[in-house]
Amino acid sequence: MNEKYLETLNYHQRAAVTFGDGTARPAPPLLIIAGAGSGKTRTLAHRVAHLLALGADPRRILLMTFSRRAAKELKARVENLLAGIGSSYPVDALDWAGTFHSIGAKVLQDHALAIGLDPEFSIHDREDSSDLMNLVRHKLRLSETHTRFPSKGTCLSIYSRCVNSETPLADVLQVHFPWCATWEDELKGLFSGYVQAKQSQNVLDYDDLLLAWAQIMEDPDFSAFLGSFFDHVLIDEYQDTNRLQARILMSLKPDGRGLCVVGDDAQSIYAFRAATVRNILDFPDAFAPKADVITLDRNYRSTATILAAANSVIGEARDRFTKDLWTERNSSERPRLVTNEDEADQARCVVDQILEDRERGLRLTEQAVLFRTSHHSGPLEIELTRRNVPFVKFGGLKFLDSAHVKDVLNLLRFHRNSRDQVAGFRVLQLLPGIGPKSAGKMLNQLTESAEPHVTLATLAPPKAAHQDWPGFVTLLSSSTPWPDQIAQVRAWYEPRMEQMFEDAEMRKPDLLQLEQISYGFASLEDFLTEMTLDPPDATGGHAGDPHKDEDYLILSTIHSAKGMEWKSVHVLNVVDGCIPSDLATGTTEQIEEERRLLYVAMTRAKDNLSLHQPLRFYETGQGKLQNRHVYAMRSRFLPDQILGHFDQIAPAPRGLARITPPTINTMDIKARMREMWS
Ligand SMILES: Nc1ncnc2c1ncn2[C@@H]1O[C@H](COP(=O)(O)OP(=O)(O)OP(=O)(O)O)[C@@H](O)[C@H]1O
Repeated sequence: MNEKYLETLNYHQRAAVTFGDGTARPAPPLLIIAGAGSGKTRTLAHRVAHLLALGADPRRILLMTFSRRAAKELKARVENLLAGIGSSYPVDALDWAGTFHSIGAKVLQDHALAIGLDPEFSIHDREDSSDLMNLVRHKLRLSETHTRFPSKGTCLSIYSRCVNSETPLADVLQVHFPWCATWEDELKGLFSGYVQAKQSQNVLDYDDLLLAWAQIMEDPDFSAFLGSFFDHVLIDEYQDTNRLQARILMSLKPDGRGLCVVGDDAQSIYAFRAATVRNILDFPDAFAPKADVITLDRNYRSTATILAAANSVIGEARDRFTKDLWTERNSSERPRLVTNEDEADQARCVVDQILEDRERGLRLTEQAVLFRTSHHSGPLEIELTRRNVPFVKFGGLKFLDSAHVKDVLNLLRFHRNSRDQVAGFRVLQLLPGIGPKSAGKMLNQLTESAEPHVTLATLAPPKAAHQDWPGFVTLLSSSTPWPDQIAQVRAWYEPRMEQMFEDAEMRKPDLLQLEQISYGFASLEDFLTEMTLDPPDATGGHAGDPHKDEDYLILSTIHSAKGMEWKSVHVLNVVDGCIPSDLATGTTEQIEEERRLLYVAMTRAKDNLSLHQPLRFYETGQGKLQNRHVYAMRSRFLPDQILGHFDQIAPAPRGLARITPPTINTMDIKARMREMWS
């Protein structure tokens, strides 16, 4: 066999890729601990390619990644590797590659009838789920209680955490939401109402995709059937899976044969979504004999100085597998720790440096600015816009969050499942004269009907909607085949959009883009599932359309920067209150996760890394007089003893120049004050 593709791997990577008995037969369980930049993606892609080269059946490989982007990238890499050895393996047949949630949706869709689900079920994203939670909350009159009942978002977070961490409500409240603990009984009632509402509307939420999957896996016949369907199960980013996901995996491959998980405990950053680093730490002991562990600790990405600084930050963490990373990429340039006066000064300083680097030949796409929370980039976005620097932001408002795109998707969803009250509530109100009250009434009639599509045509809308109603009913009962449906919905929606939004013209290209995206999907069902589970998440900045200008800067939350790398990286607001976020300093676990976040940010950099520390933040209060400056401390993750790894830079304080006092002749102020009264 031509194994040329193995030549580019180092010793440990090769051991991970070829682990097994040299055939395509399922190998014993394997954990690959892959430090940042150690070639995790490369190793995983090579392992899949290697298995295929040995004769594994691609349709019997289950490959689960953290994002759709990662699954696509892996498939492309496998294809390249195989092409490199002149193989014509049908990579397309790797159709069980996707996120945990999308694979869950597929399993549930394939077996819906057998498990008592209507196969036409809709999938709700987080926003839809919190809307439905809110509807139930109102129905149960919990919003009317004297003391403030938790908001819809908090209720959903509590619910989600109970489900994903498989923890009783009382414990979740005590540990994570102590301020809601007095509402335990009401929350129980709310969650029970929420589950009933989902079931009567034929809706599954994001968490249900895992929960229902885990529940059917409890049937020994089903889990044996599904387990035998796959010879190889490979999981990427295992450090960010939750207990439910681990349970699914263990019931899929109880003896671990064919199971290979890859991850880095030092990069576990999703505990706030109930991911648990214990999954990866406990993996070897879950099997008898224990799973093999192969560690990749050679970093190919960053210079030695960047790595030394990152190692020093993570060095303080407790409980971890990964040894310190090492590299052969030497550099005399240390990472920079830049002190700025305030956020505006930080923004100016970052843009100055970025433009200077561009002059030196570093394209904007090779540079990134990372931050803990989406709103931290506000002042920077203003500065970039002012200075005409194009940028794309990841992790902020998603394309699909914009009202017009949501309207179109909900029209499609309601067309598919007219029991879906959240979709119905939104689209009915697109018609003149239909407000929340009449929409609610009409939806109740639909939910109670055995044939909602037929009932829809018989409903009596308010008078103002009479003219538009027949067209609406025709649209929703149309049997136009996919993907022409989306063009039909757009044609119906656009005239309404023109009435609703002043900037309708600017919004039209988004709908066209959505239509274009839809052409890549075989069915409406597949399209809606993917758009809900893994929506495209870049928004163009105001500073020009980055698609027209090929070179643009990347702005990203640290979470969304997972798995990425750039030559130069700036990290904003490395101060206490931002990293660690002041919302996450309750428990040691939370603080540890924040430390790992900073580590993830730092290890994205190949050649240059700058951490920025503004001294002051401007806080806006409720009244004018409450606006004030607060002073920030350097992040606790950069204690004095590790500062030696950084070049500390305090740039010329421009702001101060404005307030530097003029030289004045010596004056005896005290004497003059006394003189006033003498
Ligand atoms: N054996 C190798 N030889 C040369 N370069 C390598 C090798 N393995 C990995 N690299 C390079 O190292 C960089 C990091 O690789 P990759 O993106 O696969 O890392 P990763 O482990 O997934 O990173 P992270 O977990 O930090 O996101 C890439 O630029 C990749 O090309």
